[in-house]
Amino acid sequence: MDAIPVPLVNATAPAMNATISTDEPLAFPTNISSFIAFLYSFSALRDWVKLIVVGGLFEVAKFSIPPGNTRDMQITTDVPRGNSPAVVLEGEDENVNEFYKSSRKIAYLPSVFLTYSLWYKRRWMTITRTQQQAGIYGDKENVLHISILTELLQEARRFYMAGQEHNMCIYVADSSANHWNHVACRAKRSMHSIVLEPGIKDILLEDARDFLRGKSWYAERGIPFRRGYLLHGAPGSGKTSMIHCMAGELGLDVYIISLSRAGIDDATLSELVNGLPERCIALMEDIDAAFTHGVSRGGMSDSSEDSGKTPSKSGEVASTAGKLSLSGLLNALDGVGAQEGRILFATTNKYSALDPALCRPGRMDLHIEFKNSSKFQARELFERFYLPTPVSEREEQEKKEPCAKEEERKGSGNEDDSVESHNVTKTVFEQNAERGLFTGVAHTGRAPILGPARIAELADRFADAIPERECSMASLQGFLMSYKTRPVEAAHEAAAWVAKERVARETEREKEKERGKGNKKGEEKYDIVEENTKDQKAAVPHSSTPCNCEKVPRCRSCGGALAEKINLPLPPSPVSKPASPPGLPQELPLLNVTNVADAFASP
Ligand SMILES: Nc1ncnc2c1ncn2[C@@H]1O[C@H](COP(=O)(O)OP(=O)(O)OP(=O)(O)O)[C@@H](O)[C@H]1O
Repeated sequence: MDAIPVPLVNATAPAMNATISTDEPLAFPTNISSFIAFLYSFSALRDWVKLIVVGGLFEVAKFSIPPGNTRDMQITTDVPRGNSPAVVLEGEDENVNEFYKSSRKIAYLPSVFLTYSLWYKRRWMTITRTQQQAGIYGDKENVLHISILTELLQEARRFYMAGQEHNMCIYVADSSANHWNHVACRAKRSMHSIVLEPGIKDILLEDARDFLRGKSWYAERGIPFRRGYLLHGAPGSGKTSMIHCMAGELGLDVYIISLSRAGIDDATLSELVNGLPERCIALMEDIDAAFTHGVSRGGMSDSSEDSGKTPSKSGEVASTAGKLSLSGLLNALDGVGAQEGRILFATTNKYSALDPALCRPGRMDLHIEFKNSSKFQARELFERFYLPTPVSEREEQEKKEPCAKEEERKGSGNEDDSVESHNVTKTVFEQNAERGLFTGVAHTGRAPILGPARIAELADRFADAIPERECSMASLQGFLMSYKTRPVEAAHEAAAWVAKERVARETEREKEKERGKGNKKGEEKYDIVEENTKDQKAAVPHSSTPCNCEKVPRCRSCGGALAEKINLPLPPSPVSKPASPPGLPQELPLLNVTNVADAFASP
């Protein structure tokens, strides 16, 4: 057969120009083998063929070889709030530090009806999310089909938790529906920033840690795995701040339940408590607020009075639809649905108004009294507020001004500069304040350079001026804030400030008397003022409120001598509480932190 001449290949053609000879015309192959040999003579084509074969094999292997150790798992989520189904990884991650274990979930949300393919740690996986009609009401159910690696989720959780290590998150009950809304994540507050009598913080923290470690201890004894702390005492003494610090230290999120919230009733509360995650802090602030007229087991609630209902034989007040009753609260706290592993913190300024049933161990295991500031606390607060200038900065300053040594500045020098610069600011401020442009204190100027010894000296002077247990910590903080960069002035002015506060308090007392005279039901009205202060209190920031150190209603910074004023019964003595939590052997003493702290504090 004659060879059919083929056209010469262009030597400059990009793909096949490397080894093709142009000397002799190539004969076209007449059979398959010679055709292959013919093609194979093109070296670049050889490389292409290899590439296609290897790629093909790889693709086939990908679909035919199941990845080792991979399990198919189906995770179903309910129709989510805000349409965000969360994939929940069951069980704890053992690699997470005990105190950073948390109830936070990992949410993974692929698009609907798309299949995602990915390699993870040399393993192949696919994820598909579908939506199915479920239930007679046509609710949509999200289904995730995951060729899963548990490790991936665990690693994702570790990654997430590492990011959250310095934060704590706050959830509040949704005002319309009975579920929890995430409101914010905040940087953890350092325990160091809370100033209490020696020992109190340690006892509280150690007790909570011990509780969290003791799941099996509770299970073995059949005791509900819950712990309750009741923080009571003067307003602005650090109860809420302490709880936030505890949450940070324990790595737990805070779930705030406002019992005075409009619309909260027994059923809602029960649902909210049941919806708490396993490891969390539930916070009920101003727990007395829900029971303004002292609902008790032996008495009648307002609602029952209104509706003419009588207490049951057991003394429990029947739950009234649409309202929260004491029995509803107690049931929510220790009913079967009440979440295991949760820590309850309740706060109140009216300890005496609480029903003993609510305070008993098992519900509120530790009662801790927060008092107005002691001299010790005032000194500590001052020292933590005005930190000494770092050594390096002091040295640098001394190099620049060799004569301006710290000792030489005492009583003059930098001190005077500081006062002067602030006087200028104050003058400008005062001028504007007179024109009604703003109120408060503006901060400008640089803090003086002071070492630890000088700060300690000023702190002593400040503490000397603060009377024992008369001012709230919040009011002291407010005072120091107005001297933010002027520690020397703060120490010098403290005594005058206290005197001024006493006068203001006296004036307020006179006014109250006048109001009382004009109102036959003075005491009753007084009571209502306090009872309604939940919202009013929230509207009055601590730092901007004058101290009026001695318990004035509406003054958030002050302790409440209201108990005396409205002749409430004296707070139940801690020793009158049951001696041991139910189920615990009687010989286990109930720890009374107030007493322990007093013991610590006494010289
Ligand atoms: N013991 C304290 N140590 C440090 N700061 C404190 C202390 N007590 C109060 N403060 C400061 O005062 C402010 C108010 O404190 P906090 O809200 O914790 O008081 P509270 O006892 O919960 O008040 P209330 O009973 O009115 O809710 C916070 O800014 C806090 O920093």
